[in-house]
Amino acid sequence: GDRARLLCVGANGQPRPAERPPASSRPNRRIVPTHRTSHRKSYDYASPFPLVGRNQHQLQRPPLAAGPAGTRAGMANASSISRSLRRSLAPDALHRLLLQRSRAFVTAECHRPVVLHKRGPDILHDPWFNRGTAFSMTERDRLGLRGLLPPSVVSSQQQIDRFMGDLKRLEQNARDGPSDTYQLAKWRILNRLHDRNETMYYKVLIDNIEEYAPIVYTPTVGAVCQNYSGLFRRPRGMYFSAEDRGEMMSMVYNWPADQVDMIVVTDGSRILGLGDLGVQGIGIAIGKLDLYVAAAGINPQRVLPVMIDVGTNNEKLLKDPLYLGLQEHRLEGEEYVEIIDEFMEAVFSRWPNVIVQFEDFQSKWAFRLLQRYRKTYRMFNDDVQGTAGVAIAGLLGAVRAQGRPMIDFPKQKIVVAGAGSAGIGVVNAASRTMARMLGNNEVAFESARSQFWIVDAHGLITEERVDIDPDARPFARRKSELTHQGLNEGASLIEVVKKVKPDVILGLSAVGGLFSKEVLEALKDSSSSRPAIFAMSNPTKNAECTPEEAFSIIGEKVVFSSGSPFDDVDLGDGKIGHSNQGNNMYLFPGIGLGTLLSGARIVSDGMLQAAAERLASYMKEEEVLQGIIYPPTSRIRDITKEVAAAVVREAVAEDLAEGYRDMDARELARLSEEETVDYVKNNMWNPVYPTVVYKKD
Ligand SMILES: NC(=O)c1ccc[n+]([C@@H]2O[C@H](COP(=O)([O-])OP(=O)(O)OC[C@H]3O[C@@H](n4cnc5c(N)ncnc54)[C@H](O)[C@@H]3O)[C@@H](O)[C@H]2O)c1
Ligand SMILES: O=C(O)C[C@H](O)C(=O)O
Ligand SMILES: [Mg+2]
Repeated sequence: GDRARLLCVGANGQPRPAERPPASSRPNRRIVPTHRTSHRKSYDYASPFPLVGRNQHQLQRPPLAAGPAGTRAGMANASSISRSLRRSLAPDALHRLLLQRSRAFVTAECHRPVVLHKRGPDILHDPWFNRGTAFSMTERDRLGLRGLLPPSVVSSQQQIDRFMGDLKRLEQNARDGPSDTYQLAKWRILNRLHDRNETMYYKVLIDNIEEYAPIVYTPTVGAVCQNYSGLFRRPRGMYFSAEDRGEMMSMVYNWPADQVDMIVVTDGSRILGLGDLGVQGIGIAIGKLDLYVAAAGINPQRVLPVMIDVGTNNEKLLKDPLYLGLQEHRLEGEEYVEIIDEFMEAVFSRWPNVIVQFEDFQSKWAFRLLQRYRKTYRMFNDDVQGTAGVAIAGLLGAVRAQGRPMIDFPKQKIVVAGAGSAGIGVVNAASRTMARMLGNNEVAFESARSQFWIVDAHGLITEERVDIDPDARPFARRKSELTHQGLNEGASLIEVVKKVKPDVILGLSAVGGLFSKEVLEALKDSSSSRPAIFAMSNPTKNAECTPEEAFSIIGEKVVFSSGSPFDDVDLGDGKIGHSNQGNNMYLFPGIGLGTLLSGARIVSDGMLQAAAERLASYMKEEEVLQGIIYPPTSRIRDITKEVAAAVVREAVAEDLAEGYRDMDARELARLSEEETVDYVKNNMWNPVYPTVVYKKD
């Protein structure tokens, strides 16, 4: 009972979390006193009275067993010490005996298991039995919880420390700046709604996407990941860790849904521009899937955020006692690849039609894993491929904003700051687009390549770079070009902008403020009538520059876009400097939905290209001429529908479509463009309460 529970003290003097909450906190619980001693009241949970309330069918005590003191039957006798024994004992001895027996009762009471007729997530969502991260590994295995919690097992005291730390952080945030406080506070409120009522959560999100995308997605999701161990209340998604090697094939069955359409997986190694956040990176997978539901209408019961925890190289997290992930350095090499292989085999064996989006893996793995899986699994890498498509659409928009036709794109000079998964992904895809426009032959490729200058942490990348990253090599500036341009290996960004006079500077460097006053001043000499700036790094503080800086230094002609949202800039005289959001959120939901609804076995380059082209053509001439090159977030559901339809049609054209539900490949091929859009629209989930009925088993 409640007394018994409070008296359960573990060896370390900490209260041991009991199997059951205090009886007094259970609604409508009928309690039957069974024993009365002078100093203790105990209750029989095995009473014949039915439990009332929602746990009625799920809670059952094991039957009483006959046995010695310490077992249930032994305890029942504990207070019934025979009259003769009572008489034969001195009062002190009798007192000691009674104490000893009742202690045995309490201990047994604490150890006595509660039989639950539920497993896995149902336990985690039951506040009476949930222990969260304090479930031991054996309990996790016994109760089907493996993978449903972050890998670290913590004590109940650590749970309290974490909660208190988080509570205090709120006070700290209030001191440090109000905007921060509000964004995390809003996230908490929305997150609690997400835990209570998914339909309502998504209705709020869809109806107010412009207001809340910045909370569930970038930039706030970055702060959420940074503070995840403190914000953690309930797990969401699945956690596969290095400790789960050999178990993943069975672990996937701990997930309650028989059908999963979309998985977003991260290993937490490069979360936005915030670096290695280890297990805390699960927040980004959750945020991306929120957009899958809100923008693409993927059924929220069929999404699965996944964290693969192979350790972290973040020294702060390695030392943090409240960190919820594995506190060891990241696995590397073959060991790492084997874990990802095992994960892919496991999820595709349970859900053969699932689509896996790789998110925020550090560049070296982003490229390698993409090459490894893209021809065999339905997967894509959002940072490499989604970002590339969004950038191409924006770059084409920037050409149109100059009043020139898209076909002039191959003439644009583009300086890219950042040679990671995103930067190289963009240069690869954008140069291919140029090459296609130029005839798709070797000369075209060479000409396209020469339109790009890549600057990374060591400056301009040239053929002379020692230990050059193989992914960047094709775009290293040639020696002959350097002398001609007056540039050297490692030249600074300012120097490059001054000498090249580019039409576009595009930042995917994760360095906030990299497009400094000097860089922007240099861009004033751009050979373009409307130079374009893409400050694409996330979250907000990592943006290479702000729209205020861009418009105030370069003037109203500049075309500006950023990865995280900024407000438009008032230029005076009724003029507005448009701040576009150039974020892969305009493509990944449509790529995923189009792949799902076409039943394409892989995500081909052509499908990605079709998605990018649809986004580019979505913007109307008059919008583009005003410098509006991406749609507002409020139109994200509409643009996603269009992108998905373009992906379906391309999958059909490439003969990759195998159909979805009743719509087989042949039927898909028969759909007109308009009908394809309708087909997509009709398959998007809407946040409406379903009719629910009860049927006895
Ligand atoms: N807007 C979007 O849709 C979008 C999509 C993907 C990634 N991103 C952002 O792009 C950023 C980079 O992502 P990534 O995966 O490529 O990361 P990454 O860490 O792999 O790459 C960062 C690159 O920036 C370079 N860099 C560092 N300092 C520099 C400097 N001073 N000057 C020039 N280059 C410098 C590094 O050398 C490296 O090549 C992140 O902030 C991420 O949030 C944005
Ligand atoms: O997550 C985003 O907002 C975009 C992109 O995937 C990133 O990694 O920054
Ligand atoms: Mg990303």
